[in-house]
Order: sequence, then structure tokens, then C-alpha cells
Amino acid sequence: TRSTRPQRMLKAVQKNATKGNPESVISAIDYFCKNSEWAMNVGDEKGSILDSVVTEVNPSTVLELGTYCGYSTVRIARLLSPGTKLITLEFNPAYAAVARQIIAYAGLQDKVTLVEGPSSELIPQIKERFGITTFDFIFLDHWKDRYLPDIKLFEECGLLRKGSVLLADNVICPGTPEYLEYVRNSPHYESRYYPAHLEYTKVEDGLEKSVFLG
Ligand SMILES: Nc1ncnc2c1ncn2CCOCCNC(=O)c1cc(-c2ccc(F)cc2)cc(O)c1O
Ligand SMILES: [Mg+2]
Repeated sequence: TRSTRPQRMLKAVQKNATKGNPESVISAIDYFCKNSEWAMNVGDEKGSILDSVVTEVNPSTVLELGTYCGYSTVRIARLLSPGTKLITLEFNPAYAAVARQIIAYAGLQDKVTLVEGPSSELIPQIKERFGITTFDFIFLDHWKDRYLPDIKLFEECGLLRKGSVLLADNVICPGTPEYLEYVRNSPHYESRYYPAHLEYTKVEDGLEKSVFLG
């Protein structure tokens, strides 16, 4: 049967990247998406903004919603201090299988815990399953209509502390209007928009950074 796009992306990483070198894995995926097949990774332009926010926060506890093929997982994990781990949630088992191999190819498997399942089910389990009290940094990149219910779930589950940073992808395209309205109007968040473009295109998109104020 025909291979899937994530499988072809994995082949491109195995062919063009150097094992244990996260930068080469990132470059190989960006090259594949620019020259072979578009794919919904955060990409190089928004990825640089992601890098700068992760570096600024220097988080000890990290959560990613929506692993896909692990591109942003690799971008984040390569910047974490030694001993720091990130938890990433992926709903689609086929995506998760490819992501595990791409994360391992980058040599970052010891810094990443990939959990399969829907965020709505997994978020309430995080404290007891992973011994986390609160997250310093959360990257939202999953179903766009889950951003708002899931941020409310974070609040209800006590997973945010004063200063927790949430960074959301695709707030313009495909768009998350209800989420934007909430974080921009809530007295509990300080929000800032980073304009950019939809990965590998000229279409307008951007990232929204929201700091929880308690
Ligand atoms: N653990 C979990 N819990 C719940 N749900 C979960 C989950 N894990 C995964 N999912 C399911 C959703 O995963 C993928 C979400 N991402 C996107 O859909 C996406 C789409 C575009 C895009 C597509 C087509 C265009 F024309 C223009 C833009 C661009 C992006 O940058 C995107 O990120
Ligand atoms: Mg995205």
C-alpha cells in the first residue's frame, strides 16, 4: 500500500540528516516540506519564534499538545537544560509512531515522553501519572477548537502557576478565534501576538504568547 506523508518525511530524515544531530533533523524536515511535500510542522519561521520563547522561559516542565511528526518536539527538546524533560500528547497513533522515530533519530528520546491519546482525557491525568505540579511552558498545536477548552482544563486542574507561559500555533490560520478572544480579554492572562506566516507559505499566520497571571 502507498506510504503516508509522515512515513515519507521520516525517510527523508533518515536519508538527509545526521543521527544524533537535532539541527540536521530540523533542516531535513524543512527541506522536505519546501521541496517535496507541504506538511503541518510549525516550520522554520514560526520555529525561530518558538526557539526564542523557549530560550527566554528556560522551562523545567514542558507540555506540547499535538506532536504530529515531532518537528516542534525536536525544536523544543534540543533547547532544554540537562535533566529537563518534555511531555508531548498525540492523538493519532500513526503520527506518534513516526514522531518516536524522528525524535530518536535526533537523539532526544531521553528528554521526551510521548503519550498517545486525546488531550481532553490526558490533561486531567498528568499530575498523578507524571508527578508534575505545574507547567512552566505549554505549546498548543493540536485541534484548533480544543485550544480554549484545554486552557480552561489547565486552570481547573491547577496545572498553571503565576508566570506559566502558553504559546499557541495557528491563531490566524487555520485560526482559533474563541481562544484568542479569551486570552486577550481575560484579566488572568497577559497576551502578545507574534506575526509570521503559515509554515512554508506566504499565508498570514502567527503565534500567541499568553502568560498566566494567577
Ligand atoms: N493529543 C491531542 N488531543 C486532541 N487533538 C489532537 C491531539 N493530537 C493531535 N490532535 C489532532 C490534531 O492534530 C493536528 C493539529 N494541527 C493542525 O490541524 C494544523 C493544521 C494546519 C493547516 C492545515 C491545512 C491548511 F490548509 C492550513 C493549515 C497547520 C498547522 O500548523 C496545524 O497545526
Ligand atoms: Mg500548527
